[in-house]
Amino acid sequence: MLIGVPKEIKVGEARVGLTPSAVVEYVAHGHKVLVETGAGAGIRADDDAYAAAGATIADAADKVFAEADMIVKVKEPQAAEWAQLRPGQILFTYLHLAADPKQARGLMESGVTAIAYETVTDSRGGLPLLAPMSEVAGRLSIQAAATALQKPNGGRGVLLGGVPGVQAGKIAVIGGGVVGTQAAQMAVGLGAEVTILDRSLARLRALDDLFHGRVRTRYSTLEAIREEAFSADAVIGAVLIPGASAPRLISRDMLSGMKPGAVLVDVAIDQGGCFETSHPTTHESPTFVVDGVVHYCVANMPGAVPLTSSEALNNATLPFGLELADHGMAALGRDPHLRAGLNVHGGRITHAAVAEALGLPFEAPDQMLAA
Ligand SMILES: NC(=O)C1=CN([C@@H]2O[C@H](COP(=O)(O)OP(=O)(O)OC[C@H]3O[C@@H](n4cnc5c(N)ncnc54)[C@H](O)[C@@H]3O)[C@@H](O)[C@H]2O)C=CC1
Ligand SMILES: CC(=O)C(=O)O
Ligand SMILES: [Mg+2]
Repeated sequence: MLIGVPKEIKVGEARVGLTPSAVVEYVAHGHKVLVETGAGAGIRADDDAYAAAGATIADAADKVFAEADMIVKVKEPQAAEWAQLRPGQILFTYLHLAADPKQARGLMESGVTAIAYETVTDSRGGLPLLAPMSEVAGRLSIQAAATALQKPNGGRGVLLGGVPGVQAGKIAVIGGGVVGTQAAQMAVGLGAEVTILDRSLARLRALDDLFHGRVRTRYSTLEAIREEAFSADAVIGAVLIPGASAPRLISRDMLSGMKPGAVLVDVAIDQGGCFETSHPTTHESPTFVVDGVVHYCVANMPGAVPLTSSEALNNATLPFGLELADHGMAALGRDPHLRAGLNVHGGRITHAAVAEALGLPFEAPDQMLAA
């Protein structure tokens, strides 16, 4: 199979779909890899490094899109990119369609077979291709909160760890999955006071064990969220209902009850955001203020640390990408976890939660693949 790797063009996105070491693996499996010139610039891998790994270098993205059987990317295609996708071609990347009806429409019209990293599953009920970037975003979320809390950045002027004799900052983490756990670990490491809220009692029990009493856990009711948000210096939004739009957990009305200069970091913004006042921002202009509360809502947070993120992402995507390259569409028939990643095929939405969030008809992937 010919695998295509275009340069990412989303604002502030410096990750790359395949690292040179991943290229070596595809080539060892007998595949050809076509990489757009400069695609690895963000991870300091130049064209020579990709050529040494066995790739051919294309001088422009349109050649990659025109020739490749499978496109491996990081972020959802931008408008100029989805116009170049075509029937019979596989797209393997993050999509987050629930929050992006235009993207869904573009992919449906292109006829491409789109497999979304974020809905591929594993046998333990996890999301193995979302997890590594959730680890990165969870850890970054506390760095973002610490920065936004500084006075020159519009924040309260609180140092998360405090100092001897002065109370530490208070962090509320809503959602105790991968993002929430990593956020809590960083916040604890800085010496902050941390509360994690989740709707899963099993998750709260696991977190209680993990942190040995160093974080408070709380069942996530509307009342509990309100109380924690009102006393926090920073709130991290880290909830997920896989494939679906994020639930709105902090309304605009509630902002006036928060501390002036408090910070909301909406990591769930890629699924539409879990605060009513959130809208996606970019690394170039990551924050905005509503009713005195600083909002950080970058939808591709791991793009800011592309060296760490590209390697972590490739570690997770490689086995699935090789399955697709080795077996083509048949890989989806062989592996139900990869099949769970199928979001769009033949112009139809093939993921139930995505279809429901978009208000579009759902076509079961088994039926589509059998057709
Ligand atoms: N902005 C960015 O750059 C990135 C965003 N993300 C996003 O972060 C979000 C979280 O991802 P993960 O931690 O991997 O998901 P996860 O599935 O590991 O954890 C989500 C947690 O939210 C909990 N939850 C669901 N509804 C809740 C509610 N009403 N109150 C409290 N908890 C609730 C679930 O029980 C679960 O424990 C996703 O939307 C993901 O796409 C992930 C990576 C990068
Ligand atoms: C998960 C995701 O959308 C990202 O890493 O950008
Ligand atoms: Mg997005």
